[in-house]
Amino acid sequence: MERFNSAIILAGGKSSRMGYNKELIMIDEKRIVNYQIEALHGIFDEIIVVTKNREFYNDLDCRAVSDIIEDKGPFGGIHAGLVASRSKYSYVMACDMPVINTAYINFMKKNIYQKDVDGCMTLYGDHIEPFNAFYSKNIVMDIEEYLYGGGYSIHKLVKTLKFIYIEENKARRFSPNWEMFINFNTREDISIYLGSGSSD
Ligand SMILES: Nc1nc2c(ncn2[C@@H]2O[C@H](COP(=O)(O)OP(=O)(O)OP(=O)(O)O)[C@@H](O)[C@H]2O)c(=O)[nH]1
Repeated sequence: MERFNSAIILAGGKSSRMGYNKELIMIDEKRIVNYQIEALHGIFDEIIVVTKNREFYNDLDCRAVSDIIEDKGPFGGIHAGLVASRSKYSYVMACDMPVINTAYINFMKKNIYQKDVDGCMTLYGDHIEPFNAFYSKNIVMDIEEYLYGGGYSIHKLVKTLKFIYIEENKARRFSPNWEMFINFNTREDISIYLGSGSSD
């Protein structure tokens, strides 16, 4: 049976290390977030952007929403995105990630629907990759309790839930250079990426 599938783009951060709003980062004369919305439409039915600047998205094929619980970092954005989502599972990425690997996204999607879990993430050594990951709408209340209780770390809450973890070596088959997890925190990160010429 065909399922309705949603993707969430987190775009409501402070961008303090970048020094300007990351929603405005351009690659090849195009805003990354615009590219993400277009690319994700190939595999998702709705795209939700969680932002402080909803007006940026008026002319784009997406729904823009704002944080419900503010100043809680990315988990606050994930929470608002899951509340807005019309799907059981939502794909989550950050607006500062320039690479979308649709084969890997489809691989994760297939995994979660087979196992009925709280989400799916990739391991990088012992660490988890919280973006380019799936989260279940079922965990909205868990996130709320956690954030209102003073929690902040995605890693800490997820450890207590039922997530599937994909081993690094398996993920590298899709993205040998780990480009599907690249994110830009500083202007230097962007220069390094543009200068590297590497691709998966
Ligand atoms: N909606 C929402 N998104 C957030 C929030 N904080 C961070 N994000 C997003 O989450 C992703 C990862 O953010 P970080 O790099 O950890 O933080 P940042 O605020 O973008 O940047 P710094 O201020 O330099 O830490 C980015 O896409 C941010 O836009 C938030 O409070 N709400």
